[in-house]
Amino acid sequence: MTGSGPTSDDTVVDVAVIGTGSGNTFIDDRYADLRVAMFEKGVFGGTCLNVGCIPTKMFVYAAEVAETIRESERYGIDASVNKVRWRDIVNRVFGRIDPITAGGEDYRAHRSPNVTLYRSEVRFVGSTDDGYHRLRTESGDEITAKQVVIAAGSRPVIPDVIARSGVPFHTNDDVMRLAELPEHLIIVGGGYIAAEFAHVFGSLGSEVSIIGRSGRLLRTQDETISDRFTEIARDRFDVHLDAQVTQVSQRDEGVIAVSLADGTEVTGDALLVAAGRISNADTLDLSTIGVELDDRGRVPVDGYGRVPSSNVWALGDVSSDHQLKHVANYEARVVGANVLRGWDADDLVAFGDRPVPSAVFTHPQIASVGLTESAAHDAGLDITVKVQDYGDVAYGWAMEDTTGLCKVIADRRSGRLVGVHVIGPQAPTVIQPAIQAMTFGLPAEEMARGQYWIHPAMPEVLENALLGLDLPKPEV
Ligand SMILES: Cc1cc2nc3c(=O)[nH]c(=O)nc-3n(C[C@H](O)[C@H](O)[C@H](O)COP(=O)(O)OP(=O)(O)OC[C@H]3O[C@@H](n4cnc5c(N)ncnc54)[C@H](O)[C@@H]3O)c2cc1C
Ligand SMILES: NC(=O)c1ccc[n+]([C@@H]2O[C@H](COP(=O)([O-])OP(=O)(O)OC[C@H]3O[C@@H](n4cnc5c(N)ncnc54)[C@H](O)[C@@H]3O)[C@@H](O)[C@H]2O)c1
Repeated sequence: MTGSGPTSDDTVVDVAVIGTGSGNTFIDDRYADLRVAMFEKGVFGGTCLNVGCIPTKMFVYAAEVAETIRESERYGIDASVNKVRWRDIVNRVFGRIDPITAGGEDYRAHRSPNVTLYRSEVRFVGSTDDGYHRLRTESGDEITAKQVVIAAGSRPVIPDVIARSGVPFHTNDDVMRLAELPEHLIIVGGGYIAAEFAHVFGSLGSEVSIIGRSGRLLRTQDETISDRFTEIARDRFDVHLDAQVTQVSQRDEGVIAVSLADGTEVTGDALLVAAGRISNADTLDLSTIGVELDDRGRVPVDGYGRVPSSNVWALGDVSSDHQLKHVANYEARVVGANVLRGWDADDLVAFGDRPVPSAVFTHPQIASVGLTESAAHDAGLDITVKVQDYGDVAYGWAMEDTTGLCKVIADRRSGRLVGVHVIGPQAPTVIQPAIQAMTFGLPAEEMARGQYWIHPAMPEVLENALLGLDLPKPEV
């Protein structure tokens, strides 16, 4: 694309980027000759850096340390957690993150000559006759852009019964900056965020109650994993499943009471809502440029990141099937390359259909890629399945592990993996070779026998699971 170059008119730009999460990652030297407007209504850097992946995992690490100490007795070491200095943990996390955020913002605001950063909410207000798109910020700026990249992310869903109650609640946006560790945290939701924060707060000393709407925690995981995690969580936390919240109220001395349809009342001193996240697409007035949202309220995109309105693109949580940072960053790389090629170019880069892995950093850790067993059956595949316990391999013995497992699912016809699901220590690391094999089409048997597996490392659980599949075996 040819740039308009720096002009005196800041309000006409080549590219407008809405959102500075993954939206901030692709404006680099390739864009140096293009005039760019960037909009951020919240904290610069978006969800992952400020209120998502990064701080949660820093808290998770502290929680892991506490758990390791608590579990040390079975290895012949007597130790105990004497005190958790919550304020120090918060300060360690945000003492690291806040300067990165400030540095990133400063770079865009003061050290990127072709970029103008607007610290305000922006919306579409239609298009011009010559095909440019018009944007208006809450603070009153009007910008006209040749191309627009929507990277506006998602926000927490707040169930009506909680929103209407007037009772104070937290989300991932603020729960990591609480002044004090709650005595008893009630979590509404049974997915990723619930599982991770239950581990964090539980390990650091809070009582935790989890209230989930469905019958299993982490219900989108493979059934074996979800069942195992639900069992483990029930041992550790106060878990209410198939639960419907009917009322939320606050009593004297800060006691919050959550009533469930079956008559149960759950009380605590803090309430965390972790009931899913919804695309911010509905806040952008996309109808003014003729774009209807899809049936899940997301910005519709094709396989190249194009929104059905000329020269508008989208990436990340606002439009993606997956609310994951590695997906948002990858989509940003694709869209970043395509914007430069131009909307109608015949050499656009496609997102493609690489398998999408994910991990839940709870305790034990969980990682998965590809189809669940039931989805593989539903897809009509003829599959072979093997579940290998961590306790079957040497490193699992070393850890005295009793709950970890690795489940591999392969297509008998092609001999390729179609799904891998792991629960146990280091699960997100253990699974990575399987992600690579699935991405590059390596057959399961070749993967198992065609390479050395370091002995006695944890990935031997994956090696053994692969060898247990009912597939023709190589001789050696
Ligand atoms: C608690 C938590 C933990 C997570 N942990 C992980 C993890 O471990 N691994 C993982 O892969 N994923 C994780 N995720 C998901 C990951 O954070 C998201 O998938 C990713 O950050 C999405 O990036 P994005 O750029 O699409 O959106 P965001 O990072 O949310 O960026 C969108 C930005 O747009 C801004 N914006 C929105 N509308 C407007 C507007 N109209 N005008 C101006 N600005 C606007 C927002 O303020 C925001 O800063 C986690 C999420 C949460 C909530
Ligand atoms: N490690 C990671 O990669 C990571 C971590 C956190 C979040 N995320 C991303 O963020 C997304 C959002 O996380 P999340 O945990 O909020 O959503 P989620 O979709 O994972 O889970 C939401 C859960 O809340 C339950 N729920 C919904 N409404 C409810 C209600 N009224 N009462 C009780 N339960 C209710 C649902 O049944 C579901 O179990 C995730 O899907 C994931 O993509 C990723």
